[in-house]
Amino acid sequence: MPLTLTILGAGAWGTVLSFLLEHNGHKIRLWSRRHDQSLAATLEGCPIIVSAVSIKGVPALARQVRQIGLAPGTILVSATKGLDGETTCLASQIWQENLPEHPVVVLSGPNLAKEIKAGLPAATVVASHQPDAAQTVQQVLASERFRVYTHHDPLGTELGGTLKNVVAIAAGVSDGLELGTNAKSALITRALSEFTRVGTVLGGKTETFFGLSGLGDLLATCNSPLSRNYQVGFRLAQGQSLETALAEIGETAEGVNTANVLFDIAQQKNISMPIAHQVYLLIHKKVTPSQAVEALMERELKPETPGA
Ligand SMILES: NC(=O)c1ccc[n+]([C@@H]2O[C@H](COP(=O)([O-])OP(=O)(O)OC[C@H]3O[C@@H](n4cnc5c(N)ncnc54)[C@H](O)[C@@H]3O)[C@@H](O)[C@H]2O)c1
Ligand SMILES: O=P(O)(O)OC[C@H](O)CO
Repeated sequence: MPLTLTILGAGAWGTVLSFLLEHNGHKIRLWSRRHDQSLAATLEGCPIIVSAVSIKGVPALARQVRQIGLAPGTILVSATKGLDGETTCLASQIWQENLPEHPVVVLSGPNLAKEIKAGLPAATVVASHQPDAAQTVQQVLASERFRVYTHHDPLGTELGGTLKNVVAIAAGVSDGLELGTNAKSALITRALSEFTRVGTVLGGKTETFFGLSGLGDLLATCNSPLSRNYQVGFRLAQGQSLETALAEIGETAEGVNTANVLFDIAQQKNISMPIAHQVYLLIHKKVTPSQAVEALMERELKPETPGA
């Protein structure tokens, strides 16, 4: 049955999600902070609200939506891949705190917006503690060009999509320095162990990090120049400053902020995150790209324990 749905955030991802939903026959109200639109009017009567704003916009927007109030049963879908700098919370946690009576569904997967916009096939995950809500979103969003899987681990699903952005910066550096396929393969594999380690401490399930929203998104983002986070790393390796790289990319690269928040989390919880640590040092100009590679290669020798 065709529905009227709201998408909050008219950036690259919000726009492509609206194409996918319109393709399925739904009517979309696309809200942007830049347009003179009433948020209350945009939300009214919509059974599903999709948030695709950058993490820095989520806390204030979630408070606004709480003040307006939603009809009982309205589902909130969070498509943001980031960690809040102030609270270290994921976007879905911020939404759930503000909308405790409403089902929250996480949407995450290997989903480069430009490929999906071009009509290329892709798959994603919708995860929630409320399986009915995840199934509803699956039915509404799935099509012959966008395959949607449900999942029961929203925290792990969202963490996979968030943590891989930091690794994508490192992968961009690896390609920018022309370190070759062996180096990038080692980087991606060790990074998967690293983010499984922090992800499980934060509450995600180990197996989730080996699925579409973990390994799947890691492979997509680390291997595509379409990824803004990969582009950040690639440009840093070519000698651009972070400020110039971000300005020229012009869209959100969540990995920069995530590297900062992860650094705090790793310190607080005493988790070893050597790759994320080098990304943190690099974006703070404490090491050069080559020094970051050297530091990773010269770490103390140890046995390999995949996934740990
Ligand atoms: N582009 C992709 O391929 C893709 C795919 C999956 C997930 N995501 C995630 O979706 C989110 C949005 O990414 P995007 O690609 O659309 O980025 P974008 O830079 O194109 O758009 C960002 C959106 O967030 C809004 N925004 C930014 N700061 C805000 C603030 N302070 N208050 C309110 N709104 C604010 C902007 O107005 C815009 O609508 C990110 O978390 C990203 O990781 C992106
Ligand atoms: O362009 P990026 O680096 O934000 O990546 C976009 C999506 O998260 C890929 O799944």
